[in-house]
This record gives sequence, C-alpha cells and structure tokens, in this order.
Amino acid sequence: MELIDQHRAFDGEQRRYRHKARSLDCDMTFSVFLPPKWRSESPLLYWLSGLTCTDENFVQKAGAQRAAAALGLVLVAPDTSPRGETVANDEAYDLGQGAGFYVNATEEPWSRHYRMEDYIVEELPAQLRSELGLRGRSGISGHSMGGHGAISLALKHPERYSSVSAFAPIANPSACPWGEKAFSAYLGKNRREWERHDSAVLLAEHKAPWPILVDVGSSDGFLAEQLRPEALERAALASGSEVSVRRREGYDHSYFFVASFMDEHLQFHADQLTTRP
Ligand SMILES: N[C@@H](CCC(=O)N[C@@H](CS)C(=O)NCC(=O)O)C(=O)O
Repeated sequence: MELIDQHRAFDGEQRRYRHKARSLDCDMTFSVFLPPKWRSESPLLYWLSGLTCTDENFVQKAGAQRAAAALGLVLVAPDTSPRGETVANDEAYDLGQGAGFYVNATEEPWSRHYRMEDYIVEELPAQLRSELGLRGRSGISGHSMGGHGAISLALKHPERYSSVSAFAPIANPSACPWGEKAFSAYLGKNRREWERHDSAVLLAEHKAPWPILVDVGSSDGFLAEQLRPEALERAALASGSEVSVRRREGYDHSYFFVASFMDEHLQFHADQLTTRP
C-alpha cells in the first residue's frame, strides 16, 4: 500500500493510504491515526462514515485525534464504497459510490465491486496486520449509514469486535426509505434477505455479547423516518441486550453533533477494549 498523506497530530500521526482492494476490485483510500507510542497490540477503533462521505470527513470533522492519542487508540477510517470510473454508480446521493451500506451486493450492476462487508471485516484488518503489524483488539463505531454498518457488522461477526457504538445509526434499514432503496438495489427484492443485515432485526433475535452505546440528536431531521432508534430499543428488550440510546437535546445529524460526544465514545471503547476478557 502507498502512503499518500501524513501529518503529525497530538504527538501521533494522521496518515492516509491508497491500496488495491481485492474484495472490491478497485483502488481504495483509507485513513489511520496512530497514537503516540503505538505498538502492534494497540487497540483499534474502526469508524464507518455515512452517506456522501469518504474517509476524510471523520478525520477532519470529528475531532477524535486528541482523545485517541491520550487513550492510545488507533483510529481506522475506511471509505464508504468502492470507487472509480469503472465502478457502478447512481446520480442519487444515497445509492452507489458514497453509499455502499456495508453489505456484499448480490445484484447487477453492483455485485462485482460492492462487497463492503468483506472489505471492512476481512480485507482491511488483514492489510493493517500485514503492512503495519497492527493486531490489537478491535472496536467499531460509525455515523448514520456507518452506524448501521457498525452495529450490524458487529452483530454478524461478534468474534471480530470487542466494543460497539454508533451515532445516529440507521437502526432498522429494512423498514426505512434509505435502507429500502439501497437493499433492494444491492440485495434484491427479498425482504428476508434484507433482515440479515438489519441491526434491529439481528438484535431482536440474538443477545448482543457486549453493551452497545448509541447517541442520537433530538433535532436530527432524519430521526423519525430514517433512523428509528426506538426499533433498536425494542429489539434490545426482546433479546435482553444492553443497549443505551441517549437522546441529545437540540443536536442535529451533522458532525457538530458527532464531535460533541466523540470523547465519550472513545472512552467507552477504550474501557471495553482494555478491560473486557
Ligand atoms: N446530503 C444529504 C444528506 C447526507 C448526510 O447528511 N450525510 C451525512 C451522513 S448520513 C454526513 O456525514 N455528511 C458529510 C458531512 O457532514 O461531512 C442530503 O442532502 O440530505
């Protein structure tokens, strides 16, 4: 992989890499923050971003580096979809490039490149292990579409992740307009298939092995129609899972909201990653 950008930050390093992603069959960029004195065992936090984002929105807007440096957390920020002129796309902001929804697509024209679940869960961790020697325990978090990605991927691959949180997640994508549109394009018309990637459905069926921390803003314009955090709370009750959904008065969907509570999420992950068996 090729180092394409590097900045000192809080005595650590904010780096950006480009590499050939086998699972996505295209070149990808991702960002990684290495805290001071990082080691191969340092814990990692994967951050999955939302619609329209690249790896850079989080790096530039979330203000996560100061606390990550203090806590010794490596931050990994992947892009939100495969990229490139030969990669299928759509004019809408909520489908195609910038909107991979963290699933492996089965439908044309998406199935060749849109394999974000394999990329996030398998290929990127293997790349970080082989190229940077990073093999610490991993947590996962994200925003909006990335909050859906974080919770659903962790529930699908519980052996891979030791801590999970989300900001304004699309909690029940098989029952909201963003999710219905993306899942019908990527996964086809069978709603049963959609439910295999739906955090609320997965959580209702299986008790989560870790507590899940969620923040949502009460003034988020997407809250009632697209995010539906109450579905996650109902699911947690049904399975006996520990899910804390905190409603933050007056906050909206933006990275101003994310940045406001980032330190609390990083502390939560650091606690889980360093103290849980
Ligand atoms: N642009 C879309 C909304 C997209 C949006 O809000 N994206 C969020 C994630 S779902 C985001 O993080 N945008 C990039 C940013 O704020 O830096 C719209 O017009 O409704």
